[in-house]
Amino acid sequence: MIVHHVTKSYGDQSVLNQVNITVREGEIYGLLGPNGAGKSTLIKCILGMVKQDEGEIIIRNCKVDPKRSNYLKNIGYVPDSPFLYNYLTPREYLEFISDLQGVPAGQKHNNINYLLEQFSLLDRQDDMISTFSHGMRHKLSVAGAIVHKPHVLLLDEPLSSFDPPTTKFMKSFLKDYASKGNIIFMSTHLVDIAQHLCDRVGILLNGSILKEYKDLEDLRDFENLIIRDMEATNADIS
Ligand SMILES: Nc1ncnc2c1ncn2[C@@H]1O[C@H](COP(=O)(O)OP(=O)(O)OP(=O)(O)O)[C@@H](O)[C@H]1O
Repeated sequence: MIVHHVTKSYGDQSVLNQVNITVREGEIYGLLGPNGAGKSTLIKCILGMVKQDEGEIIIRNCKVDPKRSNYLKNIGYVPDSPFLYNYLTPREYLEFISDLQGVPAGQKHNNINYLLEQFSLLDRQDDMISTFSHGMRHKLSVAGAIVHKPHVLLLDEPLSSFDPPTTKFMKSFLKDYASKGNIIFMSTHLVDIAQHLCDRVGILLNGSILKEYKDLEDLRDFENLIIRDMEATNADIS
């Protein structure tokens, strides 16, 4: 996946400024930045939900325009606040999403059983989603994002609502998903999550990738970078 010179402003507020990122197959890339850095905006640009002002995004030789439906087949997306249909059961929800994504009928049943089992939702398969906890809803949202086995999985602030055993499971599930040649691109503001899940981390600050880390031990620098940046910004204002 290539993010090339992506620039985005909302009105006169510049949010992304010439962002360049290349993520290889099999890689988990973390976008680490403080609140308001533009992480969700970049994910929405990759998804085509937000149109960048400049630059391009390419997944498997496909640009977000003009064939968005072809492009979207390659992508799964988990927003920070999952959108689910409360009046469906998790099985009905996954069936609905599978149909939307064009999963072949012959694969649908086994695929959904596998996901419900993997995500420990089999015993709740007949309950309404409205009765689910926040963490269970988030898990179902991840399952829904991968029913069509997308090449790129976009996760906006994953793991934030999971308890320790679910976090452990989810990390191992995502690592395994990437190891099959898929790309995982995730945003977080938590150094710990970035350190334990990602192969590479880019620091998004003031609209640009300030630094990329492969040796994730060095991520301890991140908090100092942010604090120095905020102090410099405050000094400029005063
Ligand atoms: N639709 C929009 N219209 C106007 N401004 C927006 C819109 N979406 C985001 N912004 C602004 O763009 C900036 C970046 O927001 P964004 O949600 O991308 O940041 P983020 O890094 O994901 O933040 P957080 O970690 O708090 O979720 C913020 O100042 C936000 O208010």
